[in-house]
Amino acid sequence: MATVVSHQLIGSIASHSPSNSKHSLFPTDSFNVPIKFRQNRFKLEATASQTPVLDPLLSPSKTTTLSKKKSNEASLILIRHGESLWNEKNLFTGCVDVPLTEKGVAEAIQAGKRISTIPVDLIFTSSLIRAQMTAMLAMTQHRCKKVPIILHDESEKAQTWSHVFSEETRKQSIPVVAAWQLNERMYGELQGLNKEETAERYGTQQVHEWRRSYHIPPPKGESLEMCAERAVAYFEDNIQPELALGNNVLIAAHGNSLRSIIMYLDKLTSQEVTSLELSTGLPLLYIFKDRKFMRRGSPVGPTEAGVYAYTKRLAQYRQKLDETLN
Ligand SMILES: O=C(O)[C@@H](CO)OP(=O)(O)O
Repeated sequence: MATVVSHQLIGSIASHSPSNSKHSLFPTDSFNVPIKFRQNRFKLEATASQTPVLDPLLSPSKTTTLSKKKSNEASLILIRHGESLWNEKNLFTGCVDVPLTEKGVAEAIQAGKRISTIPVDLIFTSSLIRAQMTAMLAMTQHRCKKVPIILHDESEKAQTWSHVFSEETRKQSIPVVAAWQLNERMYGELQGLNKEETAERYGTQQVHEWRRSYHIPPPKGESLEMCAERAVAYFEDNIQPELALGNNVLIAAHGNSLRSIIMYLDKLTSQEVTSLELSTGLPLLYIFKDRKFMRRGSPVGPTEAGVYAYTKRLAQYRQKLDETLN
């Protein structure tokens, strides 16, 4: 499939101020876990008045809290999962939980190399394995060497049983929040069907409308608009507040859930989003600053600073990584 983005987007740095959020920001604990997600698990360890942000580069013994000085800038990385076994077979996948192919694994690792010097404090994935594999494989390449850990909040027992008892170990971890709202759009009665055969049966135009129009749903499935209702709402309620706190976020999700989020970030019209295509395993970087999202393209690699504009903060982070790890 085509590389990222439509002609309208190439070279442009779209930005906008998100509408006044009705949702209050929520603080994080020393694990950088949003209080919203950690619920009872960490309730004894942080209060709303403590909003420590850890310097990701300091060793555990030197780690300090920077609670008084919040950054007004954060990076946001979006990655569509690597190739799945049903991408390979050209089948409509939707919410069917299919793993990555070997090529998809390689794409995820390559994506990780490309973002290896961009700070990540918090990871969001869908609840589907292909997105989770992608996030985990990408993070194996990150130069911060922190360990991504999936938060389990499906029951109190799951929370209790996955508790980490070492403060220092927590500091060397990155919380991973899995949310069904970031899942691929539900493809209804197309799930499991071959895309080419479906086009032959129903006509190319009809299938194109099901796949790329904003308003038209596939039979018994979600339109992009319906997918956006839950994915963008989740982004506004749970992810944007983290960015506003200065936490750097990675989202590993899907072609259509990410198209709906990019539509929101770049303020695309329902017409413009029809030509937005995302390649598997390709990371996209945004900077959230002064309540605006600025598209910074796709990082090519840790050494290619000129390919996209590093902000001062990102450049400093990279420099510290160099100093710490070289
Ligand atoms: O099958 C799917 O779930 C999606 C993504 O692979 O397909 P499409 O390319 O039609 O959005």
